[in-house]
Amino acid sequence: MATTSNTEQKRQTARHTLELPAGSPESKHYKQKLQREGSNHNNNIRVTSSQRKDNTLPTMASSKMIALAQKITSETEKVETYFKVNGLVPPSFDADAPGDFPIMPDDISRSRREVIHATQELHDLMVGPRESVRWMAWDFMNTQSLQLLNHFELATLVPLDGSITLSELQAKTSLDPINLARVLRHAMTNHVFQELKPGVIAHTAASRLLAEDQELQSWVIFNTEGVYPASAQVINALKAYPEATSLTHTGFNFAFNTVNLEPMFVTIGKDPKRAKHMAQAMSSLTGGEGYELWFLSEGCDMTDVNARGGTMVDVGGSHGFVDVHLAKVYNNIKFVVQDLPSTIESAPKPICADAKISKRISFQAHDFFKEQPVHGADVYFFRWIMHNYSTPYAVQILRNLIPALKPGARIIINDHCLREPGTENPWDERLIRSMDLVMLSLLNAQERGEEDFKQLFEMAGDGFVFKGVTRPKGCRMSIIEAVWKPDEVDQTVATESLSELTLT
Ligand SMILES: C[S@@+](CC[C@H](N)C(=O)[O-])C[C@H]1O[C@@H](n2cnc3c(N)ncnc32)[C@H](O)[C@@H]1O
Repeated sequence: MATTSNTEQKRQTARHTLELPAGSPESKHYKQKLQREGSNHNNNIRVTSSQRKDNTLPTMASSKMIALAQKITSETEKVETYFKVNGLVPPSFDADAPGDFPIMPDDISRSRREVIHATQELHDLMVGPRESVRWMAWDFMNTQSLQLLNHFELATLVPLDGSITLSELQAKTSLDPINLARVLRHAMTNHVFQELKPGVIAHTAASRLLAEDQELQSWVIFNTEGVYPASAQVINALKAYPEATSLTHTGFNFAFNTVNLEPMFVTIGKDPKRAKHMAQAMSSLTGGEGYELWFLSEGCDMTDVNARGGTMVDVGGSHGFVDVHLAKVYNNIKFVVQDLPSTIESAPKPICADAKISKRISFQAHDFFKEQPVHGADVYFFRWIMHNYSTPYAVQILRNLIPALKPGARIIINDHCLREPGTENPWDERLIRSMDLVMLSLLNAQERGEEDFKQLFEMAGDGFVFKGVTRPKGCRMSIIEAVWKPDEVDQTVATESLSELTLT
């Protein structure tokens, strides 16, 4: 209540800062009109000290906006200089511009991030709270135009060199002229395609990537045709099943008519095309900034496993691209990639052109909700798995390892690990929090913090000894590790306490 009355008080104060025409029946609208019309009428608008925090006149130096603008200039200059000094092609929207930023020294990467954060903040300040909220509610239209242009493969229909008229393009698609033009022109507001002159379409750097990068296309398909409809149904899922833990009561289930029938992975697994898109989407994400696999190999030392020619089981390992990477780093480790049958079947064969690598990687269909069939491995690895499950399921996945574990076996989880709100840099915070909502939409699942992971292992069984969390610098993901030490606990007691979980 106190908050409401404070808000009301502030609103009142704001209202009293305007000298409105006496007796005006439309004072609010008049006030807005005055604000829109600017200087001629501004004599009527008086900013009182109650609108200023510190009762002083605003100065250039104290203005948040100026400070942001100055930061943008100075940090952009550092990035620009780096590009010039190193003879690099500067960022642009041109079709032949590089699709990614180069790998840059830490200080220049930091400058780039500062510019990204400061421009976003300045943009939001300039747009203002009411307009921001108003148009935030339309953010999904970006998803829609991306969905449609990708689904109708418009990027591959526009020539990579040169241009095409709208009518020529229309002859190549099933879209009618109005819909074709409106989808393209919306996408252009995001620098996807450009209109060189009225009715003449050409690529930008972003649309060219959509034509050339198959994994990026799969990422767009998986998200715009899977996550997007699922997220629109979360409201219905939460109204019907507020506890939000079941794998068959999710937004995805509501969107694809599988409520109480099957989890998302089963639906996708039944359809080889969808399974392939999902695997490629995961691979695309893994190539994205802050998710690159070198962070994993640098942050997670497996020298000991390599020295004894040990085995790593990649549980839910998709097409095994993590294992290909690790097999290049460690020349002696053997890898078993486990996943659902359809994912295993759609994996490239051979998994790598280099026979020395591919011969150390084997594939096995395995459902991680059943007992682990590979006994005595050195490492059981879960990348992007635990965040797919609410606690009862995640605990069950860990418990299913127990019969296979040898003393000293390492259980390594590679996932986001949430930090205290507001302590991430803003770009990472936005992405990680968005991933958390994606997990809710698809699987009633969640991202977790360190304490949550610790508790998962504690609930899974007393033999799991939590080792902690490490996060390589510059990486969005963390490495969460436990070791199996059954000799340190009474297994009878530990196993007895395992029967309390129910999976719905
Ligand atoms: C989010 S993807 C992560 C893939 C891979 N670990 C990576 O890092 O990209 C989740 C994977 O779990 C697999 N999966 C889902 N349910 C499974 C189950 N019950 N048993 C085994 N794998 C499963 C999916 O097919 C998918 O490949």
